[in-house]
Amino acid sequence: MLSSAPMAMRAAARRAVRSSPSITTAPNSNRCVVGLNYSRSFSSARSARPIAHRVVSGIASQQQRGYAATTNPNPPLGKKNASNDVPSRIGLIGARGYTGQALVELLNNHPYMDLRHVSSRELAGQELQGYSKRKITYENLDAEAVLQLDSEVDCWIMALPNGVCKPFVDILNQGEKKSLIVDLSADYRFDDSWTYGLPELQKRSDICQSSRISNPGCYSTGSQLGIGALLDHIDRSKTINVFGVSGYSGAGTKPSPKNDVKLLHDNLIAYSLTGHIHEREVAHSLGLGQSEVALMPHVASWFRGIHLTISIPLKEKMDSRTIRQIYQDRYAGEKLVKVVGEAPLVKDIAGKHHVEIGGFAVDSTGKRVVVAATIDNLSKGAATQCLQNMNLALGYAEYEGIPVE
Ligand SMILES: NC(=O)C1=CN([C@@H]2O[C@H](COP(=O)(O)OP(=O)(O)OC[C@H]3O[C@@H](n4cnc5c(N)ncnc54)[C@H](OP(=O)(O)O)[C@@H]3O)[C@@H](O)[C@H]2O)C=CC1
Ligand SMILES: CC(=O)N[C@@H](CCC(=O)OP(=O)(O)O)C(=O)O
Repeated sequence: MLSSAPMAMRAAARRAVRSSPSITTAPNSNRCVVGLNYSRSFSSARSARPIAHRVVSGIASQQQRGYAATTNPNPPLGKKNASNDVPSRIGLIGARGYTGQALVELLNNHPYMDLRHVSSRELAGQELQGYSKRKITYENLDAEAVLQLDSEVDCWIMALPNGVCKPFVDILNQGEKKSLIVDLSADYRFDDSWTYGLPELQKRSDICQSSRISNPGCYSTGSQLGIGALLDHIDRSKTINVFGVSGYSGAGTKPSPKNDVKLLHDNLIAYSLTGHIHEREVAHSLGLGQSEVALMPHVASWFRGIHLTISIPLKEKMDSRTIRQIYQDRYAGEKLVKVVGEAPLVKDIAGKHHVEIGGFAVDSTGKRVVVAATIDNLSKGAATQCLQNMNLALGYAEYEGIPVE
């Protein structure tokens, strides 16, 4: 059983970390230590800044240094930045689904996450399996019920299909309390009053100070990490092509052709070949124009893991070695991004928590590079990234509870 902190201590800790009354006025609180000082500023301008601007500014210093960047401009926040040692009470809405299940497993192994409520309409009344810290029974929680429970919860995770969580968010926004919300769906990824939680490419201090975090999509996380390191070298007049193949857990538990195991046997299904939401998300979040990124998604017969083959046009001639070095420098110290030589294999990434990037094949003109990236859609593509964001926003060490290799 998870031993919770005494009530008075818990209340004091929460008073110290939650201060802002309304989401519209920028949800900054003092949950994590940024740099050497506790971040106590309340800056609506910072979290209202467009996502694209934040990404570009995070990478700009690399351009000033040219190819030979030696440090990551946006390094991870180490253990010394952790400011909270009080357990946080978690509510998980959409707990029956694939990402919900992946989160239960991670929360079970986290020293400070104290899962209190799990919601599923289908499993209501049944006991949650795979969580050993306390006995929890699935509940069917609607938005009203979530508001009633809000005083007992520090962080709500929304693991619901796209278009479903608005009533939950709206009602929590009306409440007095400012619990953290992390949403795994695509619903708030283009909303500038939310913080887009891709820690390796966004300002980590923004995530630390936010109480509304939209968790990036799976293809989108892999693609952005696969492209983001080269942003200064891209020929912006041409298109970046991303060929992606996902395991069928990416399509969720609701039966569809994309998770029909029979149909997928010895098969590959192309879908949303233009205009997938992650195509827009990658372009928007990297500060690129809509026509600069083309994502071609497919689904295959394996369960978890995505392979991405990314063709990037270059504005100057470059060689493979230099490009690989740029990736290594950009992601130096990142425990959830591994830069390798060969194109990584999707079968090696299933169940892992990082993204792997390799290949770096340059064509005969020297002005096009093909990069391959793999990501577990349920881990760094969803649940692991959610936990990474929760750690930052709740004041724990960024990788706490994440099995890093
Ligand atoms: N699967 C993946 O690889 C990834 C998914 N995501 C995103 O994460 C979110 C969850 O995905 P995933 O876990 O795969 O989805 P699933 O289909 O596996 O699970 C959806 C969950 O939401 C609940 N649910 C479904 N409809 C409703 C509704 N109308 N009202 C309340 N609860 C509902 C379901 O439980 P019940 O029906 O019992 O209530 C279930 O727990 C989605 O937005 C998805 O786009 C993001 C990255 C990767
Ligand atoms: C195989 C498959 O269907 N994959 C999903 C990706 C899931 C995801 O991350 O989508 P969100 O942006 O909605 O979170 C899809 O292409 O929609």
